[in-house]
Amino acid sequence: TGTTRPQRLLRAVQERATRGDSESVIAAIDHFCRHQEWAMNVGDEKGFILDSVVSEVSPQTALELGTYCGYSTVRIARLLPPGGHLITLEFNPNYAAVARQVIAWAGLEDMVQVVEGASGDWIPHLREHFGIESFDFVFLDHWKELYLPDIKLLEECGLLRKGTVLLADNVICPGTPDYLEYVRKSQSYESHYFGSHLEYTRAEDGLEKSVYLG
Ligand SMILES: O=C(NCCO)c1cc(-c2ccc(F)cc2)cc(O)c1O
Ligand SMILES: [Mg+2]
Repeated sequence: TGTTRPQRLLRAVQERATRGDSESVIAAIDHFCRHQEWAMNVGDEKGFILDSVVSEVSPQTALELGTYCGYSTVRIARLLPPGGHLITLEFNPNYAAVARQVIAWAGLEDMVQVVEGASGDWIPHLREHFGIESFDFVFLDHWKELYLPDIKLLEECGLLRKGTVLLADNVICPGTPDYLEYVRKSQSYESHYFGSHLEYTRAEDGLEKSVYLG
């Protein structure tokens, strides 16, 4: 028994970061993952690419699939424009519980809604439940085999609009081959690959940015 890795990551945030200072929360998690225990956050190198895409889109409505401990949630939420809001879906209740506390420590709880449950169950209900018309930005970082079914579901539910930007983590490692083939071949997407490395390692990985064309 004892603590879980997400709980140890949260303790590192509470011991090393300043409440309300999102930069110090990000730095504390990166320090923990480099010097204590590897964890599957998007990390600092891919996180820099995430930051640049979020800043470019400046989304009023953003969706994250796969919260884990809230590291990328904090990276995205800290860059939202005034009035911007981020919904993040997490299947694992233990991850969600830690993420809520990490997000609160960063002082970003007013811009973020952590929703527990399966993405496939929740996506059809986001409009009615949260009054969302469509998303300006979607970050995919959950189970890799769900990337493709979930964007098809987002399309079917009318939650993507002309210009919606999708950004997908781990398209090389662990890899999302069916998703990559789909967005790169489909006439409905304009895709670009950002080469990088698996968080906190030298292994190859990258992010795929895909703009929905309608
Ligand atoms: O499964 C992942 N996410 C959804 C669950 O919350 C995930 C896994 C890995 C990873 C793990 C084990 C390894 F050996 C290599 C990569 C990395 C990531 O960035 C991820 O997002
Ligand atoms: Mg990932």
